[in-house]
Amino acid sequence: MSPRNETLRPPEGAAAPRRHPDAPAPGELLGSHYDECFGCGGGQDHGLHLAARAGEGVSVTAEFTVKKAHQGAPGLAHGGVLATALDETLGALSWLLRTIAVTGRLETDFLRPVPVDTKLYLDAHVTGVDGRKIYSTATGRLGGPDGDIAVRADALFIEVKVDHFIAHGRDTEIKAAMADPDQVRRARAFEVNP
Ligand SMILES: CCCCC/C=C\C/C=C\C/C=C\C/C=C\CCCC(=O)SCCNC(=O)CCNC(=O)[C@H](O)C(C)(C)COP(=O)(O)OP(=O)(O)OC[C@H]1O[C@@H](n2cnc3c(N)ncnc32)[C@H](O)[C@@H]1OP(=O)(O)O
Repeated sequence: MSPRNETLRPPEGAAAPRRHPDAPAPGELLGSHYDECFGCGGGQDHGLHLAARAGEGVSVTAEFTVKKAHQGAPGLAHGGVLATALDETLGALSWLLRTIAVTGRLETDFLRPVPVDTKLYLDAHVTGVDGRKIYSTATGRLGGPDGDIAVRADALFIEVKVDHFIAHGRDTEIKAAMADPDQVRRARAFEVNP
């Protein structure tokens, strides 16, 4: 499916997505990049606890079950929560590129309502890379990985260094993250590129 918004289409001359040689194997669970992350962290009671797996090429799949805490209308998921699930799935592509990147643009289409207790089957892949700009797209389906599309998004992520978080994050959380050897290991994994 090609992007609906021209600004989210990789420009002429953009590089094809390239899977990093040390990327996790297809099928491997990627784990959380930060325990306090609202999208994937185990330490957030009302977070999405989204679990992503490496796919083939530069792609990931993920599952997320809508909880009562995620409602916008009675019994239905909040659109912002669904956009977060797409954003998080797209963000997980960083593990395949071994590049840290933050969301610059995210355009979301909401095609069907998503009831509480629904499991959303997400997938995402990179469509092109132009310098620090990473173009990607994602869908969320109902009923199974081949089910009807409920939500989809096109995105532009921008590559940053770990310093981005150190410069902009609140001191308390940055200090705690840097004192956690497991967190430092996760961040370091992104700093070595071939
Ligand atoms: C010690 C703790 C470490 C913790 C981290 C550890 C591990 C992390 C590892 C992996 C992560 C794994 C999974 C992640 C999963 C999910 C994450 C969810 C993602 C998010 O939830 S993340 C939060 C929301 N996100 C932001 O918080 C961004 C705020 N923002 C900024 O921080 C700046 O805005 C920035 C850095 C984006 C750019 O700033 P900058 O100064 O570096 O660069 P600049 O502005 O020059 O842009 C360079 C080129 O991108 C183009 N460009 C930029 N923005 C654009 C836009 N919006 N639309 C169209 N084009 C855009 C320019 O036009 C230019 O293009 P050109 O080169 O062609 O001129």
